[in-house]
Amino acid sequence: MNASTVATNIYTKVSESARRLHAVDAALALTALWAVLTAVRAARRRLKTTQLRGPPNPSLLYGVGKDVAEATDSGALMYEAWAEEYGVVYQVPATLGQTKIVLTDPRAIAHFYARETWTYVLTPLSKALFERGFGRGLLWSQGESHRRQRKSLTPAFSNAAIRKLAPIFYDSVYKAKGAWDALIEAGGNDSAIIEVQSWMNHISLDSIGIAGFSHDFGSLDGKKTSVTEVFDAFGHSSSAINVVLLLLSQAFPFITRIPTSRSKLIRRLNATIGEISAVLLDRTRKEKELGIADEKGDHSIIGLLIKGESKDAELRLSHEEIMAQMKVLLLAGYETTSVSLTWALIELSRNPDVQTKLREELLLIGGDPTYEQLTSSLPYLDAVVHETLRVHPPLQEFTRVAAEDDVIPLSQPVRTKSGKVVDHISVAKDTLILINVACINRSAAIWGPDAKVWKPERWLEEDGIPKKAQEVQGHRHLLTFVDGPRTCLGKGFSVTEFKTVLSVLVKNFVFELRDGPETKLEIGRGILPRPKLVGEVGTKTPLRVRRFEA
Ligand code: HEM
Repeated sequence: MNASTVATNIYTKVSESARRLHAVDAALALTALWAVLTAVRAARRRLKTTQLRGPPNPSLLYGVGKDVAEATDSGALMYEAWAEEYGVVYQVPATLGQTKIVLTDPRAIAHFYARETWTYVLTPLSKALFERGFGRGLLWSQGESHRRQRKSLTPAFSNAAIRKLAPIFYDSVYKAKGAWDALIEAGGNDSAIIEVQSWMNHISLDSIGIAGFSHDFGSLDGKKTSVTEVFDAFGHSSSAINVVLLLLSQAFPFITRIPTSRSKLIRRLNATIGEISAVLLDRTRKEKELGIADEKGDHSIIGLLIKGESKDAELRLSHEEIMAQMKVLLLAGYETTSVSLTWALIELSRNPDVQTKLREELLLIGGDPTYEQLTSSLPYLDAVVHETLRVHPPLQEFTRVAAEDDVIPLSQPVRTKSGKVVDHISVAKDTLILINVACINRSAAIWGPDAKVWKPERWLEEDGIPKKAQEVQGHRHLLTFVDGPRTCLGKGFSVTEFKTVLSVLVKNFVFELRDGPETKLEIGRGILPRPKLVGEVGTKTPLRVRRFEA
């Protein structure tokens, strides 16, 4: 090796070390900057946000998040007990020293929802999860983009549109009825044990497939679909390790990028939805161009969306946009409706008198109720449906972050940490706000002493809905569909489906808990909390189903 090679080598090594040092220095500088910015933001938040009282921190790592998640359905009771102790708004410790402000006051909640998607927006974690799993559709968007997307979808959810979709719900539930009749027949008795939850999944999936985008998933005919696999896989994320990862990703959203078996399933879901949407897009645009009569054409939600699009190329929906909205419909509409139907069958089994009274109301109508009768001529059915939605809201908790400073008014004063009594609170930009829907829907302070009891009669009694509950804004004073710009677009759709399915099932079958009144239930997991019989694997809800003979 000559002197010049040695000199070159030394030079290369020195400059490599210098580059490495530069990289390390840059990383250290960035980390320090991040730490300073985080500390400044936290200090600003503390200074500008009313310091509220609240429970002590059980864990530096998770705050109260892990305890609430592990308590499943009883999480709502924890929030209610804290409201009794600390007032209608209070703060709870969250992941890695963060704090969330919990709202349980109807006025504060109404103020919050009026500003959803603008002042109160998705947390970086929710946004990342929605985008990765389900695309840049309605659930992911906020502000102006949300308003634009929602405006384009709204006509497809009008009463007239849903009226046309009602026969689809009847088709689905009659398929289930036929299969149940066969099961009972095969057993040679007048009854059979039927795992109703999976049937409610099938009804709900096939209905949203056909009504949402003219695709028959065929799950009621026994077909396996990648959609249900993905949803089940999401559900199994509630193992201890996944709860921990989910809680930690609230502070570090990059954790959601770690590849898992679920990312593979999401790719499959995307492929399936991609194929379905390509067919739908092609067929519906052709129908539109050929001017095929409206009565014969596609009435599905996405079909109407495509037909309503402008000829202007810039305003035409891209394949990606169509796919994103289809996935939104699946995510928003499939499991929610299925869980609600399952709870209704459980509550009717627990309350045979209510079941009999409901059946009597349905039998008085004669044949199957029309859309108009479902909407306004069956008050007891309406009460059963809304009581189920009140006591068992499928979506239980929402966290949002303030995108700007705000002042939230209260309907009753609270005492702050410093002992001051205030009738409004200040929240600084970046403050986390939490609303637990189940807590509000079942709060004794709002719904009275029997708030936890499933009692459809309350919807029919003159003073069944207490004054405080009437202050809650939202569909029928419930937060089940939340409120404001993001209020469930599909509530008319889902209530109609709920009523159609229940009307056929209750008219034709009698439901009983499998092991009699002592049957024990607990909460299992799909993507959402789901009821299950204690001891069953997965979220199984077997009920005894008897044919009803008049
Ligand atoms: C019992 C059944 C249902 C319940 C309890 C329910 C509840 C909700 C809730 C709480 C939201 C707000 C989500 C958020 O803020 O992140 C929502 C949004 C939404 N739901 Fe539902 N939903 C149900 C059924 C359906 C069905 C069947 C469909 C469609 C056919 C649907 C379509 C939507 C859509 C499109 C949104 C997004 C609205 C927006 O962001 O503007 N939902 N739903």
